[in-house]
Amino acid sequence: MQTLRDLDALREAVSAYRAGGERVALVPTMGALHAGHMALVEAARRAADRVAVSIFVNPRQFGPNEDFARYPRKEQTDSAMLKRAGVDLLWMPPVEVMYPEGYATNISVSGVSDRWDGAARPGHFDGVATVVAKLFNQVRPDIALFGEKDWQQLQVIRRMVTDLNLGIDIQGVLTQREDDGLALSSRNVYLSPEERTRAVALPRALGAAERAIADGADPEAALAQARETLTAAGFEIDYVALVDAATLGDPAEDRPRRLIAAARMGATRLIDNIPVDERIR
Ligand SMILES: Nc1ncnc2c1ncn2[C@@H]1O[C@H](COP(=O)(O)OP(=O)(O)OP(=O)(O)O)[C@@H](O)[C@H]1O
Ligand SMILES: CC(C)(CO)[C@@H](O)C(=O)[O-]
Ligand code: BAL
Repeated sequence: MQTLRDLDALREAVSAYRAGGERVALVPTMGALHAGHMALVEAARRAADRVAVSIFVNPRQFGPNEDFARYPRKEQTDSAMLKRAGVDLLWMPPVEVMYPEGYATNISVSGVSDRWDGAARPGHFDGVATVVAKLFNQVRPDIALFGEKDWQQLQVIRRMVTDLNLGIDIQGVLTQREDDGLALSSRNVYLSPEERTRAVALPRALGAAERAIADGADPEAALAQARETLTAAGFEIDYVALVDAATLGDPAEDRPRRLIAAARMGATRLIDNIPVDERIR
């Protein structure tokens, strides 16, 4: 595995793959890798000849009171995991390569970014869209893979790729979960053992609401029940909502829908989402 921190070296490595007619997949991450990230890497290996993974903790997507400074950084173990998984290239741009002095450009994807995490974390999706556009232009992959765990992020990126004609095939990968259902996340390490036990209420509340809605219950009643369950477990809720799966706007009867939630357990903000079964329609 080549570990690169310099843009010219990256371009040279990717050009060499292309000269051999190979297809390149990119898995963008912020590091502190877990089995969720490794599922993206496995899917990338199946989808392309060469796999590049980026690790960059992007300051532009964190708000002033968020956890940028304490976000887990695990360069050595991340690198060993990726090497074992057969990754070809690890791209770790220093912040001055990503945002050199004088950097002034922002990418903003309106509509799909506006609500939910976009409202709870102002500027977050501009930061994500900007850094992902830059990563795409740096690596120039054929395919890029993102987890469904960050559902709104995946839709923001799809919109950006379509709108800017980037011509990159965006693949979503199913959310990987712990045995009890909690979605894997780098931020789970912030949870105390007691908070970790209570956090299982998040996937359970979503699952129960999904079953109720799919069985014909009033969605508002199902969402209210989910909020009650989460509050009783000690969560402070940012949102629990039934949305249009692609636009993140209001759900429509004839389009795929998604249940999405974000809630704080102590100092840890967790997100999760599931598709709504269409069996009653
Ligand atoms: N449990 C998971 N299942 C599938 N994909 C995941 C999972 N967790 C993260 N990913 C995906 O991995 C990629 C990199 O995510 P990131 O490095 O932010 O990890 P994370 O665990 O989501 O961290 P965070 O705690 O910051 O949300 C994203 O595309 C994200 O959706
Ligand atoms: C896509 C991403 C790597 C951009 O910084 C980040 O938002 C993440 O890890 O999901
Ligand atoms: N997993 C998305 C990155 C973030 O929360 O900032």
